[in-house]
Amino acid sequence: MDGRAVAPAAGTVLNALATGTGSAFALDLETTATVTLSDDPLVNATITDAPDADTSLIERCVALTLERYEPAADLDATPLGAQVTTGSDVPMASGLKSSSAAANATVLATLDALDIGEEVDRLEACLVGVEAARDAGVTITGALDDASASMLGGVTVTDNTEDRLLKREQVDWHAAIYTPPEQAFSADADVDACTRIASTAEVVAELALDGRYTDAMTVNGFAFCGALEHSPAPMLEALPDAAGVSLSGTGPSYVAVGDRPTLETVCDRWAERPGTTRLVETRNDGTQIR
Ligand SMILES: Nc1ncnc2c1ncn2[C@@H]1O[C@H](COP(=O)(O)OP(=O)(O)OP(=O)(O)O)[C@@H](O)[C@H]1O
Ligand SMILES: O=C(O)C1=C[C@@H](O)[C@@H](O)[C@H](O)C1
Repeated sequence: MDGRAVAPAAGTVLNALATGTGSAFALDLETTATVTLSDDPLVNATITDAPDADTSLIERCVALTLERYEPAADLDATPLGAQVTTGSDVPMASGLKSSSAAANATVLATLDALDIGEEVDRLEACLVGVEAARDAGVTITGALDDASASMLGGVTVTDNTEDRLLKREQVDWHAAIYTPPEQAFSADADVDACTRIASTAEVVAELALDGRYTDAMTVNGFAFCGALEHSPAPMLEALPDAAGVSLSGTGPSYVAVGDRPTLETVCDRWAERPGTTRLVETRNDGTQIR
């Protein structure tokens, strides 16, 4: 009756706030969820190292997963509730899809606790997390772009309006990440400003669907820095050396991709700024039961 799963963070190719079409890729920063089922009819949640953070997303993930899948599980006793605990390397509300990683890890850990983790289709499990994120009010579009990249690995392109996966491809990039020392919750983003750049977002979507992800992310970055009032200066510090660079999600993080020596130079420039700089690889394996 115990389950455990690990989900990666993600970076942005196209922010879906302008048109509903989005694109993201998995990054090697992880969130772990452990779930212990119980006969106590409550879901108790703990976020390690963030005792004041909002636990409604992971509570809803456990509740929805139990509601949908418990009837298919072959357990001796019917669990009524659970204890869920997450621990994470992904900074919260920083544009690196902490919410998608927490949701995916929690849904798969709950399925693992029900002992049906390998039987449920990964995209179906991902959609449970998207539904929970909508219910918890932590997303604007449902963020299937971020959630699918974290669940399936690689880069994905999605239509978040219809919850459809349009494309998935494996990528092997290195990624430099700069995270300024503030938070930006997706639910607080200026959606009206984003919809004003819809025609630019359509061009970014065409580039991404054509496999030109790095060009797509750079165009996305300049457009969304404008709409969401984040500085384009960290992007200019990464160019022209990086293959692509963007504001990630609703910020404040920036992610650049390319080869490792080039990105080491980008990290050296970003390290002059306040905040945290990381150099990681992309991930093609997505969320795993472990
Ligand atoms: N480790 C975690 N454990 C449990 N819940 C988490 C965790 N990390 C994030 N969350 C939930 O996600 C919310 C933050 O979601 P938000 O979409 O603003 O951040 P993000 O996913 O990091 O940002 P972005 O979508 O721009 O990448 C938190 O308030 C919390 O409810
Ligand atoms: O809340 C949302 O719907 C989103 C938030 C950001 O991560 C975006 O990058 C994503 O495309 C959509």
